[in-house]
Amino acid sequence: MESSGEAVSTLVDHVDPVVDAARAEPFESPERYAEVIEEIRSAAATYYGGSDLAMDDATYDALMARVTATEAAFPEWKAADSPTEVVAAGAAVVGDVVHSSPMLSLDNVFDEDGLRKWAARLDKLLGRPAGGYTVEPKIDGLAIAARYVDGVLTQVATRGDGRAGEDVTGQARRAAGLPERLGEPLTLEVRGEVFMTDDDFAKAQVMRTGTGEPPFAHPRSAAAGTLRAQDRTYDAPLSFLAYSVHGLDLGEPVAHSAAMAHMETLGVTTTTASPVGAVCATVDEIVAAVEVINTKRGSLGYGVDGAVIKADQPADRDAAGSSSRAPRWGVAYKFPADTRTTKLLRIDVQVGRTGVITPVAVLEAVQVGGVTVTSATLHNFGDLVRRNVWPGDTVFVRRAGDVIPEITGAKLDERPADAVAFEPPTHCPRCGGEIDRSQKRWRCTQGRACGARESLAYYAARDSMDIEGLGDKIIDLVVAAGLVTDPADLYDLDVEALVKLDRMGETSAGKLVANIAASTSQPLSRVLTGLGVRMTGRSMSRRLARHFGTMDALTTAGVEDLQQVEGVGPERAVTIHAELVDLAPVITKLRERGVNMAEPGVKEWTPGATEAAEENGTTDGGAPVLPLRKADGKPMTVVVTGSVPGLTRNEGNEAVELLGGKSSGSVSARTDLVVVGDGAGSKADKAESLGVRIMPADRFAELLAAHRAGDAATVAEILAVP
Ligand SMILES: NC(=O)c1ccc[n+]([C@@H]2O[C@H](COP(=O)([O-])OP(=O)(O)OC[C@H]3O[C@@H](n4cnc5c(N)ncnc54)[C@H](O)[C@@H]3O)[C@@H](O)[C@H]2O)c1
Ligand SMILES: [Zn+2]
Repeated sequence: MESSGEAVSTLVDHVDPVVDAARAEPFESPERYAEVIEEIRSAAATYYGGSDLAMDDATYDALMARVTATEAAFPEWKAADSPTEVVAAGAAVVGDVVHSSPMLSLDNVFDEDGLRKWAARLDKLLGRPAGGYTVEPKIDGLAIAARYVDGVLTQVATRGDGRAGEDVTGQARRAAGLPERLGEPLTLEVRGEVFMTDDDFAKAQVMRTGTGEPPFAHPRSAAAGTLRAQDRTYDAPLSFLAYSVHGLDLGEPVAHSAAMAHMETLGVTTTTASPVGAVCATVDEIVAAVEVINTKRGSLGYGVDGAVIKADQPADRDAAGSSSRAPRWGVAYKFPADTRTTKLLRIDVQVGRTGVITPVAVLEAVQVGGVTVTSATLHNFGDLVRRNVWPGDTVFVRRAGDVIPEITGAKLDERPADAVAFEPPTHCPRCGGEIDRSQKRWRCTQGRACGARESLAYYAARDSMDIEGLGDKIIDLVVAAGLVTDPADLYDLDVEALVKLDRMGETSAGKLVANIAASTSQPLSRVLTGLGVRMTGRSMSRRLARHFGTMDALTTAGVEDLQQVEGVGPERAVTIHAELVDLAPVITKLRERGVNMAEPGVKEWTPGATEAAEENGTTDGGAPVLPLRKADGKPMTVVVTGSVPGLTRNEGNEAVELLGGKSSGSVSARTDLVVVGDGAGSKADKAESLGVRIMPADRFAELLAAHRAGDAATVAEILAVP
């Protein structure tokens, strides 16, 4: 387990500062304050009352934070019916089932500091340390109260305005985890969250749009819409997790965690017993438990928008009490929202390696779940049409964990007047061929052959596997003859097959076969470049190869591990990961044909090696001593200018990285070394005038050779010369 301090600093980084009341700006005038209160109330009415959303949660929370900040700065402006004081922001919510006790909201914190302050305040209120806490996932659904009489489910109501809610007994009976009958004939009230899992949400979208209705913006609105539906022609599945129980008599007052454990034995699923629920004794333990929920958030299969921390002991709860809006013995630690709205700039059509044709959304950059997102999947063309998403629309973007973000729907009332519906392609945008539309996922009828020419040319290129003699004409011939559809097929070509092709003599065929065979010893970085992994180029391929050392290590690395490589953010990491999965069959074929899958001189990365390497000031998975490193272990910044004997320009940069340096194109005061070869121009002069160390290109070539040969003495000698 990571140390708690570190764990939470990752959370803090993700916080959108505007949602934290302590950091939010007050409004400039009482008029603006009053206006925003109205906006909040109307958004809350939509949010609690229907299957739609007026704004995303982050926007709502930011407005609410500013209202709170305004009320603190100008108490005289404060409205008597402020949304900060009441449940559901005081929105008029229908409902006539009166709750046995008010169903409250929760106060929010956004970082470790806020959490510690809350805990300190609770201790102060109690006059002693609290006797333990539960930490539970905050389920992003909607609150209900379910009454059991003699063990039979009799009535279910929504939270409503906290005092009374709407009767939703009919639909709620279908929620998994809320049994029709308890294991014992008890009379009690269970409260918890009704929600829709990610899988059920996908099913619900298909059912709903299939009946011609607009798609749900989010699983939460889908759950709300389904729960409150009167006469639906389809039945989307719902789930339930309980987070409190009232009227459970176990002889004496028991801890919240014990009461919930008992509910599990009666057949009710609970947040405390969920895989990420925890009982904690100290604030440090709470911090660690919150981090566990945050990291596992994406893999639970349902929406979790935070963690809820509660005093576990009934005596502590009684002593702390509640305000009109929220209890003082509990608090919500909010995570960054997993659904945001942004503008859909355009829709690109992508053709995958196997010929699958998909629409891809290009978005105005937006923070979702703490990560900047600029593109999202639209699944397939049928889905795109069904979801009624057009370029120019304001769309809901959802990111669940480490998966590629998706567009769940558009805000139709904000569609620009001049917007034009997206026209799906009539022909394959890559080869102009026919499209096979018989399945949901459209394909180019050329299949793998559609992209074969392009990917083979890329594989054979000088900066990739450098296969001389494999030019465009030959590629066209071998593809047309059906001999090659992916790079691995190249290694199966023989002279006999090649001479049958037009204009191919025995000698040139022999040479080509030899060149192809020679490429099997290229380093991993070249193989990666040749495979054309999306969102990576030559230098990123080198970085990946230097970090992981082998293809095995790279393909077993998770999305988090990939992010340890310089320049790999979450979005790129997800893409690289998905690409490697996509490429797995070709990689296996290449390996079977003897293609080298390791980077020379680099130790193989193993899970966990990243932290150790960071402590040593290197992130190269423990590579041997690298010549172009500074005293602190960081890479030297090196500029290569003019030609280095035996190397192309790209190979020069490649060599710098192989030697542990970072190659750069321009000389500045921060440059550590300039390699000067024939034809060097102004960069050499500039280096001289700045007093940057200069190394002649032939010395650099010797350094490279010595390093490759493992000749440490020569390396040291070359480096020692001033
Ligand atoms: N987008 C919008 O237009 C809009 C409008 C209104 C509200 N909202 C969202 O709703 C939030 C405020 O609403 P709120 O008061 O309903 O909810 P809240 O986020 O303040 O938290 C309280 C609720 O959390 C739920 N919960 C989930 N798991 C729980 C657990 N383990 N233990 C206890 N409670 C648990 C309960 O339903 C409880 O009522 C806002 O912060 C905003 O994000 C959005
Ligand atoms: Zn095609």
